[in-house]
Amino acid sequence: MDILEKIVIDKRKEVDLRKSLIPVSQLESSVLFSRETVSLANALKNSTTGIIAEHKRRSPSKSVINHTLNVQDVATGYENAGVCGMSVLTDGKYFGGALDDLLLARASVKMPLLRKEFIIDPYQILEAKAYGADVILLIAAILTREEIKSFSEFAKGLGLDVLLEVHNEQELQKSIMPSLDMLGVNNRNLKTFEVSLETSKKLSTLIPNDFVKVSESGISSIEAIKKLQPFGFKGFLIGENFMKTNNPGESAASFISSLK
Ligand SMILES: O=P(O)(O)OC[C@@H](O)[C@@H](O)c1c[nH]c2ccccc12
Repeated sequence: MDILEKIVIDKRKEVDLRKSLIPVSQLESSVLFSRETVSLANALKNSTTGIIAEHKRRSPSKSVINHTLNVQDVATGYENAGVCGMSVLTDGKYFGGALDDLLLARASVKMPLLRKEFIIDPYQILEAKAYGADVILLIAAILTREEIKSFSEFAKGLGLDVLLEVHNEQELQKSIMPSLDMLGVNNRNLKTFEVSLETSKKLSTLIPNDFVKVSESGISSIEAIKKLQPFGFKGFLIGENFMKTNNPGESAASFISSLK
C-alpha cells in the first residue's frame, strides 16, 4: 500500500468520527459560514508574482520542517510579504496541522486561504467554509470524475474557489470540467515523493487556458519560477522553502522582491 492509500484510509475514519461529533447543522450555523469569501483565482490573475505560501509543520517526505512557529505570526508575515494567498495544511496525522490552524490564520488575515486537505467527503467542504477557508484543494489521484464534479459544484455553491491537483496526464484528462477555477500540477509524486519541475512543463500544454495554472511543490528559487512562467503558470505554491526558515514571512518577502 502506498502512502496516499494509507492517508485516505485514515482520513475516512477521521471524517466518520468528526461527523458523529459535530453535525452539519453546527458547521452551518458557525459565524464564519456566512462570511463572504475572497477569490484566490482572481488574486492570481491580477498578480505578476503569484505566490501561494503554505503553512506546513511536517510532511511524510521530510518529517519535521518547523514545529516552533505560531500560525498567526506565519499568516501575518505572509500577508505582509504580499503573497496572493496562503495554504494551510489541516491534516494532523501526516502533516502536523489542524482545522484550528485555519481558524487562527483566518482571525489574522484578509487574504484568500486554502484548506490543504485530503478531501474525500463533502462534509470536509462544509468544515472548510465553517473554519474560514476561501478555497479548497481536490486531489485527482484520490477521487473519481463523478466525485470531482459533485464536490467542486458543491464548493462553488458555497462560494469557495476550487483548485484541482493533478500529477499526470490521465488525472488531468479525467478532471477537466467547468466547475474548477484553478488547475494545479503537483511536481511531487504523492506515492513516491519524487519531485520534478518537468511535470509542470509537460502537463501545462494540456491544460485549457480558461483555468488558472498553478505549479505546486519543490519550488525553491526565482529561477524555477522564471522557467515555469513561459509555460503559462500564474500561481506557485511554496511550502518548505519558506517554512524551513525561522521567519517564513521574511523569506517570502525577500523572495517576492527579487521576483518583481
Ligand atoms: O513544501 P513544498 O515542496 O514547497 O510543497 C508545497 C505543497 O505543494 C505541498 O505541500 C503539497 C502539494 N499538494 C499536496 C497535497 C497534500 C499535501 C501537501 C501537498
